[in-house]
Amino acid sequence: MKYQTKKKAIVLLADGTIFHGKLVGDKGGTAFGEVCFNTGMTGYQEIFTDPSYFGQIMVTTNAHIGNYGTNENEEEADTAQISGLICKNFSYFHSRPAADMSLQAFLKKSDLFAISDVDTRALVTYIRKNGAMNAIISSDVDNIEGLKKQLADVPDMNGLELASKVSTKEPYFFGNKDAKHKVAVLDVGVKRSILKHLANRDVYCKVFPYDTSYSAMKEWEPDGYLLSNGPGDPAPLENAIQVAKDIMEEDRPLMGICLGHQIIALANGISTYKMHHGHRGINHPILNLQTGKGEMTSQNHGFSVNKEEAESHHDVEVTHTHLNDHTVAGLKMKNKNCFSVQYHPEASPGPNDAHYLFDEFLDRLQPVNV
Ligand SMILES: NC(=O)CC[C@H](N)C(=O)O
Repeated sequence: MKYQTKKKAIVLLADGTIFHGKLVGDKGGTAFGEVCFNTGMTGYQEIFTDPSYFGQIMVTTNAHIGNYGTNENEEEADTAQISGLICKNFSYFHSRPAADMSLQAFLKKSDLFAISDVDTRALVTYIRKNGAMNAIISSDVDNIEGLKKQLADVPDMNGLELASKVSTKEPYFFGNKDAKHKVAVLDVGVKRSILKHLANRDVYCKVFPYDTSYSAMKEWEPDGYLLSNGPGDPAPLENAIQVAKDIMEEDRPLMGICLGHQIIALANGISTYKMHHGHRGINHPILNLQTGKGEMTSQNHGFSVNKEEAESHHDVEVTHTHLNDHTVAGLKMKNKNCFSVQYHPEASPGPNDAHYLFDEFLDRLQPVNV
C-alpha cells in the first residue's frame, strides 16, 4: 500500500449520533451538508461532479471506492460538487488504462474531504430509518461540542435554494453551431452528459444562467427548451418556475429533467415535498404507464412531486411511476408540448433504457415561425 494514514475521523449526525472512521489522505478537515447515500456500484466520479449533489455529504454503499481512478471525460462539471465523502474501503491504488488520475489525487485537486472505514451499512440503515439529515464529517475528533455548534448552523435542505451556487454566470454554447436543431437550456445545475446527449443528436445548445428570463432565452430563437437537473429545493426557484409557465403559455417544446421536472410541476400548480431519504442509485425501477414497460434508471433526488395533485390535475398526465414506492416519475402536459421525468435519462448505468426520452424530445422540437 502506497500510503494510508490511520488518523481518526468521525461522522456526526444532526441528532447527535456518531459513526467512526479514518481520514483519507493526510490533510484533516471538516465538511458539512445533508447526508445521503448512493447505492450505485459504479459511477462515483459522475456522482461527485453532479451539481445536483451540491451541499450534500455522500455515503457510497459500494464496498470499494477509487479502484478505477478518474477520467476527465467523465466529469459532469469542472469541479467536484459534493461537500464530502463517506465510504467503507478507499482504494489508494487504481487499475484502469483509461484513468488519468487516482481518486485520491482527484479529491486533493477538488479540495474534497473524505473519510473511509465507516460502517456504511449501519450508517445507511440509520438514514433509511431516521431520514436524510444534516451531518458533519471531521478529523477534529476531540472537539465534538464545537462540531455540534457548527452543525446547528448548517441550513436545512427544505426550502434551500442552491441553483444560484452552481449555475453558469454567463451563457455559453455547447455542440456544433451548424447542427440541425437549437435548444435553450436553463442551467439550474446542468450535468454535462445531458448536453452531450443533445449534441450527439445534432442539437446546438445555448446554456443560460438560472435567473435568465424566458424573453431573453427566446431571443436566440431556439427550437425547444430544457430545464435541467440541479441541487436543493425546487420551490424557491421563482424565476425558473416563471420561465416554465411562459414556455408553456406559448406552447414551445419543453423537456424537464429531475429538478426541471419538479419546476414544471410547480409551474402547473402541483406542489413538491421533501422525501424521507430520497432515491439515489443506478438501478431504480420505473414503470412507463404509456407502454406498460419497465425501465431501469439512474436517480438522484430528495424531493418529489405530489402524486394526488398530479393525478387529479386536468391538464397533466402521470406517465411514469417508481415501482418501489409508487412516487411520480414522469409527467406530460395533455395540451402542451411539454414532458418531464424525475430520473436521469442521460445516465448510462449499464442499461440505456431511458435514452429514448431524448429522441422523443427531438421529435417534439419545432423551429420558430414554422
Ligand atoms: N438530480 C436533481 O435534479 C435533483 C433535484 C432536487 N434537488 C432533489 O433533490 O430532488
